[in-house]
Amino acid sequence: MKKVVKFGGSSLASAMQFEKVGNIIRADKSRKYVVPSAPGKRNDKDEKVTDLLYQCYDAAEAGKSYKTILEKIKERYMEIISGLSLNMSLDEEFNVIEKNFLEKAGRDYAASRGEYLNSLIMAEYLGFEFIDAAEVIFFDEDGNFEADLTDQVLSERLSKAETAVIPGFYGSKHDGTIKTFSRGGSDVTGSVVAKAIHADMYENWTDVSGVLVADPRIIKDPEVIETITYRELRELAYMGASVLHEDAIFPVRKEGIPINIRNTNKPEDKGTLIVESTCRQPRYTITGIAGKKGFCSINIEKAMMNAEVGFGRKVLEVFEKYGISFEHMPSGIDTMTVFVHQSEFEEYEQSVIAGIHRAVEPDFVEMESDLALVAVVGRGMKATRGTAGRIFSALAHSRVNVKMIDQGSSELNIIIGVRNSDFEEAIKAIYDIFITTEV
Ligand SMILES: Nc1ncnc2c1ncn2[C@@H]1O[C@H](COP(=O)(O)OP(=O)(O)O)[C@@H](O)[C@H]1O
Ligand SMILES: N[C@@H](CC(=O)OP(=O)(O)O)C(=O)O
Repeated sequence: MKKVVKFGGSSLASAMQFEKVGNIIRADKSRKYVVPSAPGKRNDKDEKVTDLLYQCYDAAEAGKSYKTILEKIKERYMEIISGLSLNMSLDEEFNVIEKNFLEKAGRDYAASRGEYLNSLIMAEYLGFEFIDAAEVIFFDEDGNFEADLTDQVLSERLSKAETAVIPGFYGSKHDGTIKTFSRGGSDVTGSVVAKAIHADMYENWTDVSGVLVADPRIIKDPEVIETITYRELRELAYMGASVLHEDAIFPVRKEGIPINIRNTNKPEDKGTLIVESTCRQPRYTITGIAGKKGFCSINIEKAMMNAEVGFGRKVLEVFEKYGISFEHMPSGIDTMTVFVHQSEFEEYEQSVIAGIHRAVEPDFVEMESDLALVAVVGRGMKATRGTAGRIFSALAHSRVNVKMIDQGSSELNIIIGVRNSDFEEAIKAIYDIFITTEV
């Protein structure tokens, strides 16, 4: 039995957290390969080391004083080392980092040092081998992750290591420069390592007891989802449930390796199991709710639009010309509505509208901004009648005005458009009707 265990920043924010992590790893001999993140926040007001590293690099690059920030970063690691009573020093490492900062090794290099240093400490603490991610995780010249090459090199390298610590978040390009995944990318490293060793399980340890039915910043103490499919999770992750990086799903899914989201502060909790498919009936009709604010809708009306071949394509081509991706596109007989990210759209608003007029000569174009999208996701919805009806009556009851509904053809999700200002209320209403009051 082989497990890959990834620990997020909050799980490694202090010496005390490291001790919890040590206990978790020692409690199960199959936890052989460890992927640490950089130290995260110790409390709400604290800063993540990754953010401090970005700040430090930006200051050094702009020729400003960066020493105070670098000292702050050093202190974070010193506190962990002394708290664990380890006999090691990172002084030499910090000299190299500072020198490279000044020689402009790059912003990604700077950010990656958070995981690099934390992994050196973790390897020392556990007595595991340290394997630098720069030697086993690769990106091409354009910065795209090279999955096949990485898999080949990583599996060969790990076959020679009984136990190992591999820093999360970064790898290298062929010229040796460091490249990171996007923020939260240690989840991706964990997944890639799990694939390479054909792990039986990828455990992703964080500060919540699994994937929650809704964002805990909106719903107090939401229920934990026991089992969720990759597809359901992808829908939720895309719509803002931020517990796992979106790209972390693909490598393990290909190999059929389940992911177990666990809580470092409550290791006795079973967490959430993420699987390809399951015959387990979900506890509730819906599996989860997620959403995002900051959308804009463009409603286009034209009599007999439905008979005009290529109408939709011509409209979408206008958005494409300005590099704007569309999120949803519900349509009626004489209307179609395109939902886009407000931040992407604002700059080109007038050009897009003019383009639509030229392309399809509509009768009417109307826009609305400050909208939010809420996704209600669940494999159980297909088999249950009246789900949409329950959602709308709950929203009406809470006086939330529904601007749009879009049911995906897979019947795995229902997307609802509401005003930004109604976003939290909408999520609460849906949570209440399906979770609090469902038995
Ligand atoms: N549906 C959800 N389920 C669980 N956590 C969620 C959800 N939506 C948002 N979150 C947030 O995601 C956080 C965990 O992700 P992250 O901060 O990346 O952790 P880590 O530092 O361990 O990688 C939780 O603390 C929680 O606030
Ligand atoms: N430290 C990086 C990568 C990462 O995955 O961190 P975490 O596991 O704390 O989300 C970041 O902050 O983006």
